[in-house]
Amino acid sequence: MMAVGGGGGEEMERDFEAKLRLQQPSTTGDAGHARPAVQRTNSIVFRAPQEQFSINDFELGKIYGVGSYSKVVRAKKKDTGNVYALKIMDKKFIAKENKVSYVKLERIVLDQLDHPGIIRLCFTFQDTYSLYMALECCEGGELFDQITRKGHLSEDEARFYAAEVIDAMEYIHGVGLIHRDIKPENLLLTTDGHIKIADFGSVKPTKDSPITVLPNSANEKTCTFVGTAAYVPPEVLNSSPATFGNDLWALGCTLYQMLSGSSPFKDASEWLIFQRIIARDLKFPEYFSHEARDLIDKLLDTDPSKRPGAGPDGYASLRKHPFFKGIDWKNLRKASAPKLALEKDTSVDYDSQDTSWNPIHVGGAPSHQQGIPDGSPVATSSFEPQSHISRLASIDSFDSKWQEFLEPGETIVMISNLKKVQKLTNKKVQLILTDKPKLLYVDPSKMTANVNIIWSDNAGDLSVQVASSSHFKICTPKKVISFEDAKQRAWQWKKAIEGLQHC
Ligand SMILES: Nc1ncnc2c1ncn2[C@@H]1O[C@H](COP(=O)(O)OP(=O)(O)OP(=O)(O)O)[C@@H](O)[C@H]1O
Repeated sequence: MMAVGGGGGEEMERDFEAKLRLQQPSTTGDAGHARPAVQRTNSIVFRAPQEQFSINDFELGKIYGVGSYSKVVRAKKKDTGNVYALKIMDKKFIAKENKVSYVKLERIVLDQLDHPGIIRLCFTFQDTYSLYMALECCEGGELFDQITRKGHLSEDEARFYAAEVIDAMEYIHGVGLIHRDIKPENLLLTTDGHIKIADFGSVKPTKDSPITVLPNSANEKTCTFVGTAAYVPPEVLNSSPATFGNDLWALGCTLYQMLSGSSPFKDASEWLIFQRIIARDLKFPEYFSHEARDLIDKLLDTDPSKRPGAGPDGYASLRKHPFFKGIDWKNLRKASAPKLALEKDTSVDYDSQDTSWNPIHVGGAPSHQQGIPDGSPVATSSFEPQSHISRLASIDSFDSKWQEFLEPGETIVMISNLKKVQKLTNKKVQLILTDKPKLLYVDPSKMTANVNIIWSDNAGDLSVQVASSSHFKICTPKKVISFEDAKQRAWQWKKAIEGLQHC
């Protein structure tokens, strides 16, 4: 494995310190204001402070999830006992992958948002290698997982979640921000089942936004396609400038997915998905109510200005849509939320024989890389195993559940809950790649049942074939094992495995 640290990390640290310098509020004028000045500026007073903490100040727990350039881990501050979702980003990796502007933008924007439906940033800190963002925890996981576990949601459940998303989106749009990546994976659930919107790395401030951004950070991505293929509106595919309507389209796709279990425009590749979006190839399952169909149909209007929420009467037209009859908009957060479905502890997934109706998500494949056929979203996804993984991997050792499969000093490079696709049944497995390197999968319901895939540095003896962003095969001379990754990280798996072969 590559040595860690080096010049890139220090440069990154200097860059962050210079550009996101914490300034003492002056004793006059605006000093008492919690909010920074409204202009684009380098001088920012953060609400969530830059602390001098070290990772050793925290007891690390389970991994909540892995993003394309970060890992989010449960972390308990040893002195206070407070628990956070710690987003850990490797400086060298984000510099190399040109993600610096996304990280800065997310940090600075999250800092200024204050709404119960939006993940709160509590504080940040850094060390030589990593940047850390302490976020409030969402122990209920992603809405995506609720949809997957339940198959699809009832109209009452979907109505509740959609109302909470709309409430938070109205706030986001009210401060002149376009989120640009609304989807079930970015809607997190609290322990008591309420929604919080996460992932502000793709956000776009409009000209009149009172939100402070760093010079250029809002402009850097004006010509970049950001978002996730399945939720991208047709006007974005036609290179129109971003508008609030983009998020309303994504909301329509998300509501459709809540009710059906699958996004409305799905196909085997991004290119085919885009064709369906442009053709507005939209079909509703029969069991959708008239009100649900009507709302989704309107949100998926090809004219962004006609989508409810985008017109002159703003969000009022969304709130008064008949689908939301009975919703008490003023007391959403006080209402009791739908019961969360917990992860099933069964390894065989009998209810997913028809994989063609499984949700299509695009969110984890690498972008602009070596002629990848169904490419990726965007700005969100690429994966580079070496320094990034070797640094972050050690964190996994704290996820003690998988510790028994590791030797002393061995760390996990990548880990995902996947379906092993078999002829008759699909089986849930945990695929684990370590820095040894070692590749194995474990039946999570029988922790003793693990299978080692024979490692080889030779691509002729161990290779990964990606069929789509959710399907890949690991090929060895003796067997070919097919996997399905609902979170579309097939390309990340290929890169991670090949990265270790080339080490
Ligand atoms: N505050 C939080 N509480 C609990 N889990 C979280 C929290 N924030 C993120 N997660 C989980 O961690 C995963 C990784 O989050 P992260 O923000 O690093 O990347 P992402 O937005 O999912 O992916 P990408 O960067 O590729 O768009 C998320 O998918 C989510 O499941």
